[in-house]
Amino acid sequence: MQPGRWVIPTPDLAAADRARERQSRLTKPPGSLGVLEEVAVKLAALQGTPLPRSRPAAALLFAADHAVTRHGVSPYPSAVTAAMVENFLRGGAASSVLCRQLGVPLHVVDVGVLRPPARPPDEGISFRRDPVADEPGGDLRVEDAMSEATFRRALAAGAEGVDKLPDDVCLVMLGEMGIGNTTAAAAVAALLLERKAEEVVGRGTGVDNAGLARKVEVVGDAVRRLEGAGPERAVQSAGGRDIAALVGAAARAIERRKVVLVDGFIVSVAMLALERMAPGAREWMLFAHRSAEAGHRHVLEALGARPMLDLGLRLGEGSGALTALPLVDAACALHAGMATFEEAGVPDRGQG
Ligand SMILES: O=C(O)c1ccc[n+]([C@@H]2O[C@H](COP(=O)([O-])O)[C@@H](O)[C@H]2O)c1
Ligand SMILES: Cc1cc2nc[nH]c2cc1C
Repeated sequence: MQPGRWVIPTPDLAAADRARERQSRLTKPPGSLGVLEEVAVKLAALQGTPLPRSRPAAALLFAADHAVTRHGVSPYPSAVTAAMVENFLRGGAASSVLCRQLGVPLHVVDVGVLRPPARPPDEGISFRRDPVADEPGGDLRVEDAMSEATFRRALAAGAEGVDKLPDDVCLVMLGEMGIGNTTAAAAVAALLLERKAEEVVGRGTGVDNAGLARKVEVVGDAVRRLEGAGPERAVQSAGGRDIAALVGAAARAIERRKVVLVDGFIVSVAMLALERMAPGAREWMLFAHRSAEAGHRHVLEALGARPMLDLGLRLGEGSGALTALPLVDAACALHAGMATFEEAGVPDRGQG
């Protein structure tokens, strides 16, 4: 997959104007539904219709392990990644529960987990192990996280994840699972934002102070090794196959005019990398929440993003995006279903 060839569609400003005009006629003071109005107008521009929709939606999670865990950057062992993939497939993970509750299909793609799952998934959940999962991953502190060829195949694995969704899916929630990936994401963020390691490193799943200091050192070493890297090189050398797959998935979703509902810190770093590779991509993104992970605010700021929720979530696996989906549903339902002043016979402003 070739980043330089991605074509980012242009939002339809006329559809946005028509949606804005409809909002002004609905039975409420102008602007009183706040962000819900903005979401409806933005979706109208992206979908090219004054009556946008949030469904069918799908959750697409990419899972991979990270060699950088050898430096003690996570309190959990890498074996948790494979065990959590099993948990997704059996319906016991947070995102499995949210998908079930929301009537959203869950798709899990293994792009580098150390051990494949033993059993097939439960109903409503799909699993695929992409061949890129068998390619070697490097320790980003001292070597590239993946070769250039593996990077391209990880991008393609992400795109294929989107291509396997039903055509009518209009909203894709991207998520990830990978012990160690807050270190990888922090390294990519430090490179893209030209910030110090300590500004973008956070506690991830909950490292103690000593672990946090190790993360800062690891990310600092990676930044020194890779200083000046552009977005592609940053993801290839400091990210992981999960982060690269997220970039490829979002690029393909956007090419296919699907809206991307962005989860927490790791997904946002991948989206920042995509925006740097393909300017304008961020117009196709809705930002679900501000993660408790320390570096997220810098990444959101660089994307000019105002997330819908700030709930102290720091789980990943698409859980923040899934938590925000009912708000997007509400935005579309209100926009389409509310009566206008004229229809309801409610006097509008300035009508005596
Ligand atoms: O996305 C986030 O905001 C986020 C913040 C903290 C942790 N996570 C999740 O926790 C895992 C990585 O944490 P760590 O400490 O092993 O680097 C990975 O599976 C992520 O899904 C995710
Ligand atoms: C248990 C567990 C679940 C997760 N889900 C996403 N990242 C995770 C990390 C851990 C440790």
